[in-house]
Amino acid sequence: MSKTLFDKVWDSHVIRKIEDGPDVFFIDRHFIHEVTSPVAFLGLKSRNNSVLYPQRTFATADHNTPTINQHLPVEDPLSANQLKALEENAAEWGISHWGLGHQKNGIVHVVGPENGITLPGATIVCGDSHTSTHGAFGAIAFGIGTSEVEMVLSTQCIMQPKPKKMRINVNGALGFGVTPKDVALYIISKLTTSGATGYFVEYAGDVFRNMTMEGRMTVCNLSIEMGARGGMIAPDEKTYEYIKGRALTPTGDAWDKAMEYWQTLSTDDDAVFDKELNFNGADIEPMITYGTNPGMGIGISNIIPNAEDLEGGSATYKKSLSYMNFLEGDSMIGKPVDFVFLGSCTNGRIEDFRAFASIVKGKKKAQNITAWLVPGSHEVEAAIKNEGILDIITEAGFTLREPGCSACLAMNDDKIPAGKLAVSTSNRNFEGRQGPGSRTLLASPLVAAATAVTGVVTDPRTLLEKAIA
Ligand SMILES: CC(C)[C@H](C(=O)O)[C@@H](O)C(=O)O
Ligand code: SF4
Repeated sequence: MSKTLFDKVWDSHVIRKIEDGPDVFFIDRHFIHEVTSPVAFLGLKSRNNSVLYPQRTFATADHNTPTINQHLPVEDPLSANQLKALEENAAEWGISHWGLGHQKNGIVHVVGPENGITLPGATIVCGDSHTSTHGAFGAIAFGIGTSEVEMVLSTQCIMQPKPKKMRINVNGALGFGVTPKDVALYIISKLTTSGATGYFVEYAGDVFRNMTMEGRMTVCNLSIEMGARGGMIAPDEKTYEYIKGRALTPTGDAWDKAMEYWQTLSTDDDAVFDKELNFNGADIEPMITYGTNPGMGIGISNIIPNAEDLEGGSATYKKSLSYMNFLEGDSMIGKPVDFVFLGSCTNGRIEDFRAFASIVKGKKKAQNITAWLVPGSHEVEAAIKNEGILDIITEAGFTLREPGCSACLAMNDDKIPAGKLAVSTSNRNFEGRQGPGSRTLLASPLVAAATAVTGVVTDPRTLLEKAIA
């Protein structure tokens, strides 16, 4: 029978089918971080269970970590406790732990792929919704709750009903200045934040084939923001090229054997999806959000839609605009901005810093902008230095912080103050997401860079054209 990529990976990991119930599903790789694992370990202990496969479990600290002075003790007591619990639990159970200051430390969804832990055809979970990122490699990867974290620790399995399957095809060429982030924000703006609820998405078409692995990770990362359980892209030469030679990637015969399997991982021609959507890459502009969910996005040259032009929910729509202090019909371009955040598991990779640098090179940071540039990991930080990007951004008046989730969510010291407007390359713009009362515009690293040098929301194409002319 014909199978989708998703079916192939899923079916090969089901170790027991429960009649009219969920599948018992084997997990190859389990990532843990300081927010959702401490309670799971407490549960494990209270039930006198142990960690079944410590070697399949990987711990990194990211959410509660400061992004300056990481060599000093963490001041916030709550954060310090979470970090300590992660370290102690990892030590107690023999789990590899990349804590604060460790050379391999960084955001869980950045360090997993960087170290060859994320592989095609694998099943990967973490107590974190953006685990969908790892689907970029042709893995089935999704976020789980704390009780499931405990279940995976003790059994390496979880019970899951098989989601429905959706394929999103984007073909055609992307326009100048249009990045993977824009493709994802465009799709979410079309589907809304619940448009893929109950589905696991496969992204297909030239636009994704032509993307780098970093770009594919950005897209898969945002799958969760349209309600999907996860998103994935079939592996290809780019995938193998990316993973080859990384710390935990198989080598020698194991690599050859793995390659044999990986090369079977694509959707059969006549396989059927529960839902299939098609978009044209040429229709996509650099995107920006104007509201308080990631689906409230528009092409940057557009105006904020009128409530009556949208289907349903006008009360919440108006509430959202009033929180943002915006009006229907407002243009996004030219809005004065206070903060620019480049980072997160969506856009904290080397390619994102290259894009940012391509715009700020030879210019100066605008006076009214506070910019937080936060690499997703020490590996990204090192590449920024080695490639000369640090020199470019320093020359333009920016500083580089140390790795972590930072201003993506208000769980550490990097909080956007109340009322302030931030252009952010992260993935969520909910009320207070970046700090109580903060206001967030989600956009690509190019839009963030253009805004950082002009001080107002700016279409990066205007600066890129000038740079090229
Ligand atoms: C803290 C964690 C559980 C959370 C998530 O699940 O996504 C965070 O990473 C986020 O981005 O909101
Ligand atoms: S960077 Fe943001 S989205 Fe990613 S794991 Fe951290 S808090 Fe969650």
